Amino acid sequence: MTSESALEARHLTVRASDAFALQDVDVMFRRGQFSVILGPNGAGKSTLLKALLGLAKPARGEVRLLGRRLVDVRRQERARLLAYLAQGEALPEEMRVRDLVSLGLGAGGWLWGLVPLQGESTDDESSVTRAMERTDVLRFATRRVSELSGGERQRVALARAIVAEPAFVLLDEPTNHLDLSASLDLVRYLRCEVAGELGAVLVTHDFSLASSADHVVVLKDGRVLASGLPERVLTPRVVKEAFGVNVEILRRGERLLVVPTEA
Ligand SMILES: Nc1ncnc2c1ncn2[C@@H]1O[C@H](COP(=O)(O)OP(=O)(O)OP(=O)(O)O)[C@@H](O)[C@H]1O
Repeated sequence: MTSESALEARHLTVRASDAFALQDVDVMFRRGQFSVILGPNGAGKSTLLKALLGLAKPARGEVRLLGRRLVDVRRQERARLLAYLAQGEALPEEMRVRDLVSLGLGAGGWLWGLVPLQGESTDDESSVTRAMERTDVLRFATRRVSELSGGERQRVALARAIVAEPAFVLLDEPTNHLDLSASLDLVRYLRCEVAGELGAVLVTHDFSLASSADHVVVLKDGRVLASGLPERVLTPRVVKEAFGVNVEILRRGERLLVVPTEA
């Protein structure tokens, strides 16, 4: 697969006040893959997502989207191609689920919520219904956001993110505050989307989630410490270097379990 179907950072350096949040980062995320970014607090994970969206300006290097320089992709097109679920994003409590999902068809991405649709076309209506079916929130269509559980809210946020069929969806710790079952549900729906053309890039602290990914990137102090298949990246050496913790890696079928060997 070439960079024509990828979202990539090349020699990306981003400043955060007087220090560097990212330094010389080279990563490539592909469509049809479930990618995970891991790393300790302050490693630069959220900054990398923001830079990939064009929300954090590079001091050096560049971001490329589907083979083009991100700076050459117009804002409206960027918003259509890249969807974003920000960390701890508040959803409008009084809005009904169907209306909220429809907003994803508007300006998209970071313009979400600002531009409600002026009357939906039949195509739009069926896209909204399809996105709600795919994330299993259709039965909540007429409920208000305030009447949903945390897991249901995240699935509604995912429906809004995928409704316009973006090339990539970038999610910043989407399973935070979700119980095990809700978290597995969210990942399951995301995986179904990835089986199509979507590329998912997810920031997480969850090793179990990382072990099920197609591609893992570990950041430390704003740099890429390791990148590749989970079995190559999730090693005692990398985990020790990134998190300063001694671990054992156990294999259970397809999955890797990262178990600390110290109290
Ligand atoms: N707006 C900002 N102004 C100054 N420094 C910032 C800003 N945003 C991020 N930083 C710094 O950049 C570094 C990377 O932050 P970032 O939020 O990307 O880390 P992270 O890996 O997502 O962390 P966490 O796991 O804690 O969410 C940190 O040292 C942080 O303090």
